[in-house]
Amino acid sequence: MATRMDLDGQPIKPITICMIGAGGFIGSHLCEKLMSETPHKVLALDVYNDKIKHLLEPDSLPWAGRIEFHRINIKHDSRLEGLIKMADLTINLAAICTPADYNTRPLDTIYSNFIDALPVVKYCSENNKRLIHFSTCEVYGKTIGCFLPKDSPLRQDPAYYVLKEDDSPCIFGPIEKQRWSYACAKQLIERLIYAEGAENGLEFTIVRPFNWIGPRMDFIPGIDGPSEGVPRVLACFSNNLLRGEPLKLVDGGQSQRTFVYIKDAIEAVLLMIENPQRANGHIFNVGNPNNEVTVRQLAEMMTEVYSKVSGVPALEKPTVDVSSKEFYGEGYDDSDKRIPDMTIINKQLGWNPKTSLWDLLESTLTYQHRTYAEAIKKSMAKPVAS
Ligand SMILES: NC(=O)c1ccc[n+]([C@@H]2O[C@H](COP(=O)([O-])OP(=O)(O)OC[C@H]3O[C@@H](n4cnc5c(N)ncnc54)[C@H](O)[C@@H]3O)[C@@H](O)[C@H]2O)c1
Ligand SMILES: O=C(O)[C@H]1O[C@H](OP(=O)(O)OP(=O)(O)OC[C@H]2O[C@@H](n3ccc(=O)[nH]c3=O)[C@H](O)[C@@H]2O)[C@H](O)[C@@H](O)[C@@H]1O
Repeated sequence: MATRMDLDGQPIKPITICMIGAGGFIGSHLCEKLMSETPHKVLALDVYNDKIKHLLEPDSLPWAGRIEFHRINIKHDSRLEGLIKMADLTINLAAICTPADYNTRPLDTIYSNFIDALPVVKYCSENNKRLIHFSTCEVYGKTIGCFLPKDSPLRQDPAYYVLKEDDSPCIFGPIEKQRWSYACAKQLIERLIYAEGAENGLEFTIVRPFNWIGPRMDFIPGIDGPSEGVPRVLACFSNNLLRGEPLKLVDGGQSQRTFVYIKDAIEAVLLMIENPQRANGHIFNVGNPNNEVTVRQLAEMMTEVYSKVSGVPALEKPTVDVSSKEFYGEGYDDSDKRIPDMTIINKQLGWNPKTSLWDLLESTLTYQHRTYAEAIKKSMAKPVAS
């Protein structure tokens, strides 16, 4: 492998990374990238490893010896500090991060996103280890613009909706809207990490992902996850399409999101890993401002793309409306619009996303069809036990 250079033309030294939550969606793509394109070593910590099995076995893989899986629940495992000490950099991805859990399991959500992350921050700070912590765009909550009258022309002014790391406020709903338990826990851990940097010199980078999507995201209910489970929207809609059911639009599907392809986003994380001088002390939005749609438009586009890649004609009525109370239960609330400002990541790391929404859906839905269509067919053919 040729020596890799950083953005300032300096050779990059191979490092050891302690990656917590390495077995999840983002972790699996990050491990794949680090193994195939860099000389770095990964200590991969998670309670599951199904999504990185292909990187761990067989022993003859070209990167064997550079990735080591440790089955660890960070809630209670004394090996955590030792593993952080062995590494040069810790990346913390571990979290409960599916909205269906925020209002139905708020305690688990708060513990997972705040309390369980505390020892990780502490061990990094005490042992002078660099930390890249995964937060979320949900820390912005709602836009200022959504409080303006519906017909206000200011709603069209980007100053009222574009989300800026060093400028935008964090606007959450009331406490009884438990949807915000996740965002609030993430905000507090961000503030703690920032304070560790200010008072104790912790070298940190905070990542705020804006709806990263792609293969291996979450699970398909009843196939590789619980039948009653509710994953994030990509997997919900994929599940509906694979089963030939209408896609469920929560409260009319009017909320807006910007989606970025996981492979583009991983490039940004690699730049942070390999350019510490440019990434330390920063909070980065990572998203694709050009890929904005309403959830209804996403459903329509996914229906069209799925029909193209699977050859299965779309339903005559491809969507159905459902209330948030029916879909998520009491205490749900939503972010209205999420457009990331890209100034800081552009300036520090020169990163820009490349993949259009259509292209990323085409490759992702091709993967979903190839991975799940047969299993779904089989499960639907099974007689229901009486
Ligand atoms: N995917 C996105 O677009 C997105 C957006 C915003 C924020 N994030 C943040 O990025 C991080 C990773 O997200 P993801 O999409 O890969 O989620 P994911 O659920 O696929 O991955 C999280 C992983 O952490 C592991 N984990 C959770 N608790 C653990 C514990 N106590 N001990 C050990 N492992 C544990 C899980 O088993 C899982 O494999 C999360 O912090 C999430 O909040 C993701
Ligand atoms: O990905 C992110 O950047 C962050 O946002 C997500 O939150 P959200 O975008 O609200 O979650 P999704 O499940 O992806 O839902 C997106 C939208 O689709 C809607 N939806 C979801 C599922 C469905 O079947 N139908 C439907 O209309 C939701 O109500 C919401 O408005 C999650 O909180 C986190 O994974 C993450 O921190």
